[in-house]
Amino acid sequence: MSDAVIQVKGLKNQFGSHVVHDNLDLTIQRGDITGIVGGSGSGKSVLMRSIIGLQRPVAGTIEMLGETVGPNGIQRGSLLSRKMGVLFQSGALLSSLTVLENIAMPLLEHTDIAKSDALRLAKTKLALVGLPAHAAGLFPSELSGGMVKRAALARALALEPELLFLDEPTAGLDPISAAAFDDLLVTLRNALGFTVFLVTHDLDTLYHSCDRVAVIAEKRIIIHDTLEQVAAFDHPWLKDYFHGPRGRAAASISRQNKER
Ligand SMILES: Nc1ncnc2c1ncn2[C@@H]1O[C@H](COP(=O)(O)OP(=O)(O)OP(=O)(O)O)[C@@H](O)[C@H]1O
Repeated sequence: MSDAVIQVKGLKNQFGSHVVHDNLDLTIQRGDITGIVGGSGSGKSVLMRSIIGLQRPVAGTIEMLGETVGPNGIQRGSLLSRKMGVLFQSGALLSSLTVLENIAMPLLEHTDIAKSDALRLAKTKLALVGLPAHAAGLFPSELSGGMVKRAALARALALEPELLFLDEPTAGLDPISAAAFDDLLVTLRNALGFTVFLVTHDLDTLYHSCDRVAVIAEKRIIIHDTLEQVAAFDHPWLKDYFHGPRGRAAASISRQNKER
C-alpha cells in the first residue's frame, strides 16, 4: 500500500533569473532509502533544503509526514522538526563541544530531559553508529573523516526521527570508510525503520544502499524508480553517469557482492 511520507508538487526554486527547479514533483515512500542524483548544480541540495524548510520555494507545495511545510519553514521545537534528522555534508558538528555533547544537543534543544539523561541517551547513539566509547570525550577536530560522519549520524538520530536527510554523507571518505558508512545506514534503516532522503554522487552508495533513485535534470525529476530502471533510462546524463568507467566499476562490484 502506498504510504507517502514526502510529497513535493509543482516545486519552483529560483535565484535571481536562475531557475533551479521548475514544476518538480517527487513522492517518497515510507521506509525507502531514496538516492537523489543529478549533475553538479542540478539542484539536489536546494531540493533537500526546500523539503526541510531551509529554502523558501517560489511556487509549489511540500508535505512531510502529512503536514504542509509552509513559507516560514519548519519551526524549531515543532513536532515535525523532532521527526526529522539531518546530516549536512560537512557533518556540521560544533567544534567547542565534545562528541557526546554534540549528540546530546538535539535532545536538550527539543525536549525537557535533564542533561545527565541526555548524555546517557547520547551514549547509546554513539554505540549505535559504531563509535568506540572513548570517542565520547573527543572534540570534532580529533576525529577522522569517517568518525565525523558517524558522530553526525548519531546526532541526526538522537531524537529517533522518522525521516533522515543526508547530503553526500560519503563525500571525502576513503572507499573503505564510505562502504562501512553505506553498510551502517542500511543496517540502521532495517533495524529502526526510518525513511532516508539521500543526496549523493557516489555510485557505490546507490548500488549498495538505495531502494530507489530519483534523478534531477532539466530542473525536475526526470525518473524516480529502481536502480535497474534508472540505469536503463535513455538520457544523456544518465548514460554518462552509469555507463562511464566509474559506473561500470560500481555495477561490477555490486554484481560480485551479490554472487558471494
Ligand atoms: N543561496 C543561493 N543563492 C544563489 N544561488 C544558489 C543558492 N543556493 C544554491 N544556488 C544555486 O542553485 C543551483 C543548485 O545548487 P545545489 O547546491 O542544489 O546543486 P547540487 O545539485 O547539490 O550540486 P553539487 O552536486 O555540486 O553539490 C546552483 O547553480 C547553485 O549555485
